[in-house]
Amino acid sequence: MSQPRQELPQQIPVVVLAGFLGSGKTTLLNHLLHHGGGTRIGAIVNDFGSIEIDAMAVAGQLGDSTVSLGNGCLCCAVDASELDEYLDRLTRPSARNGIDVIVIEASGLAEPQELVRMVLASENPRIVYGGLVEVVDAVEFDTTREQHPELDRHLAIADLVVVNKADRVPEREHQRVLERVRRLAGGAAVVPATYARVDPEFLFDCRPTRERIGQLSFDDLHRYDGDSTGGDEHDEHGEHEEHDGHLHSAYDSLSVESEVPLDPRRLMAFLDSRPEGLYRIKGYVDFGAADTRNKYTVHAVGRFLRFSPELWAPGESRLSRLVLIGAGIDAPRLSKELTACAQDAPHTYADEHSMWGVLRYVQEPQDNERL
Ligand SMILES: Nc1nc2c(ncn2[C@@H]2O[C@H](COP(=O)(O)OP(=O)(O)OP(=O)(O)O)[C@@H](O)[C@H]2O)c(=O)[nH]1
Repeated sequence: MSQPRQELPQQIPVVVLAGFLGSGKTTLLNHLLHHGGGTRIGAIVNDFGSIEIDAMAVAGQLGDSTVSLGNGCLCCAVDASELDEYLDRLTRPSARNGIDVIVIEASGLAEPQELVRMVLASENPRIVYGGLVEVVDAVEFDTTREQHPELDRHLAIADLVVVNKADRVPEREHQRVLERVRRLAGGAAVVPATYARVDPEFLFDCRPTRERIGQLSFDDLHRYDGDSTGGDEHDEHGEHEEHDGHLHSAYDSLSVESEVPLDPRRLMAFLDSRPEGLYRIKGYVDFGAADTRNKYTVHAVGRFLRFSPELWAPGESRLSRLVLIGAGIDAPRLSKELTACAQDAPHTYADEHSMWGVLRYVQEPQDNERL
């Protein structure tokens, strides 16, 4: 079945950054600004109170790309019009030339669920919700949970949890907190960090150091993988090192390429059962006869998953290419499982329900009922 879909203009992902007071949200935002390579980040900083300390902390990095909601708690706004106005400002064609991703740093008192709803409810066609990141202070974890039992709920809806301040707790204690957070966060990716130094690629696709035009190419993704040997798949055990603006910790990554279209049902079964340590999946998929017009860009951060269909360019090779990044993952097994998602009879007519599972993760501009 061919799915006639309208091509959406390239949308700017909006990532919501939440976490209780002092957990390290501004530190994370600053880290992203410094280590996102050439990625241009538009920041919406929502500081509770009249002195916009957080806005000052990130000032100078962004020029016109920072807007500050200094007049109260964003989540308490009755409607999303104020947020919409800021999103609009950051995504105007003039500002847009530069901006690849928008990060909303929530006030430490904000309800992340409300912020996510507001982003999803935004009528701005140039943005797309990019996931919820929750920063947790490992030192204050137990105390924060006592004072703010809602932390458990925040963790349950997060896509990526950064367990920060690892340097301030003994290793065993840090492991205990990590375990606890993992249980509370369900399928979310849980990443330990000191001074919020996580790989920005966990949050969004970074612009490579050399300027690129249009979509992030697979070569860009591959370059990030750090392996230039080519081949259909490879494993890499990164060291703690920094180069090309990326922070590499001890993560495993693998990439899989298939010239045979993937079966949508099999791929969804693979994605639905993806292991906890698999933080990130990106790339694009050819579903063959199930949709001959579009390729589907995949963006997954922890449990967050989004497919974006876009028309194949004339003459473009019909391929599927995926990069998976995680810690403690069984890369050869995942690679085998993904390879097994290839269609047995790619040229046969696909049954009309086969794309349903995938289409559930395509965000329509009017889609605001996700939470
Ligand atoms: N030792 C240590 N200090 C950290 C770490 N991460 C952040 N900090 C410090 O913790 C303090 C709070 O960090 P911020 O990034 O301002 O936290 P925030 O979540 O933005 O704070 P609010 O805006 O008040 O909610 C700052 O003094 C940071 O320098 C870390 O991993 N280790």
